Amino acid sequence: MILSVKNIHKSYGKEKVLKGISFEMTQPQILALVGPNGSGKSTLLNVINNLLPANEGEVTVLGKINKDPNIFKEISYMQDNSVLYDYLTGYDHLQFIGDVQGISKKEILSTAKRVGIDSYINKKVGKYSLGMKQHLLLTMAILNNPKLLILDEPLNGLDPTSAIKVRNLLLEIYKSGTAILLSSHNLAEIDRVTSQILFLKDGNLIKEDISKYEKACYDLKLDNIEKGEKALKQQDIPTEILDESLRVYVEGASLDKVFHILDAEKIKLLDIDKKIWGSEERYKKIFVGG
Ligand SMILES: Nc1ncnc2c1ncn2[C@@H]1O[C@H](COP(=O)(O)OP(=O)(O)OP(=O)(O)O)[C@@H](O)[C@H]1O
Repeated sequence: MILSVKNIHKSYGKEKVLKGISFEMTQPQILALVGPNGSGKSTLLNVINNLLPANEGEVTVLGKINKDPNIFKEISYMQDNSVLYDYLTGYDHLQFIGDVQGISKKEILSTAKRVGIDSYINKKVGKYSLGMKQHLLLTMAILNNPKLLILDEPLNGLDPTSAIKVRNLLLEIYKSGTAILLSSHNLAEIDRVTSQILFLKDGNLIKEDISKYEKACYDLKLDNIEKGEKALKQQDIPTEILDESLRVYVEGASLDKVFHILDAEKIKLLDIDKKIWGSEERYKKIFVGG
């Protein structure tokens, strides 16, 4: 068992933010924590890392309770960039962790190179862009080669080039055997790294394997939506009536069949839009009710 979170409750004063959160990571995987602003993602990650006390519940990491300082040899937590010091260089930050954890200069430099921050490692952090800070934080987090890497918004503020770099790095870290728990608002990026999602809503978790929704579907604009829906239903093709179109769930190969049915019923196809039913669609269903 890599991570076990059992029945975590956390309140700030009268505000109940987490109302009995439980989940497990039994093997290396990438697990995404998703929820609107203020839903309690950072609170949950802080509780897991023992930076905040829970009111109730228990967290164990690799079989040890999270209050045991030894777990920090095995796990790493990347918080937001408020933990960085403007007047220190990137290398100073890494060296501090290296000194605490017994990591050599050679290892520090090789990790910095792996993340691609080696060219600016000796500049003061006050001169870093947001993307450079995110890369430094990630380097700090993976320095100890953790078995569990926890990341709060690792893709925050990254331009597409940096986001691709960080995404590839996360996939590489995961493939080398590290379990990753990350929070993110960037649903398109999440879809690229995992289908395992924990949606945090009203203090509770909704666990989803969204790969079952990741089928392509098509939104068809028809001159007669109701007639189209009836005709496709009769042929066992799943559909859903939206505001101005008919959503059709088919594998690419059977789209021809849809055209054929519509044609036979003399229903005009005015427009077609391909959709990927991924985490954004699930998010809308769960949080917006759309
Ligand atoms: N130290 C604190 N004292 C009081 N309330 C707090 C504290 N930290 C967070 N909260 C409240 O708890 C709730 C959850 O906050 P949290 O930062 O965990 O959410 P989040 O999902 O990480 O948000 P975001 O996506 O905006 O980062 C919010 O209503 C916030 O105002």
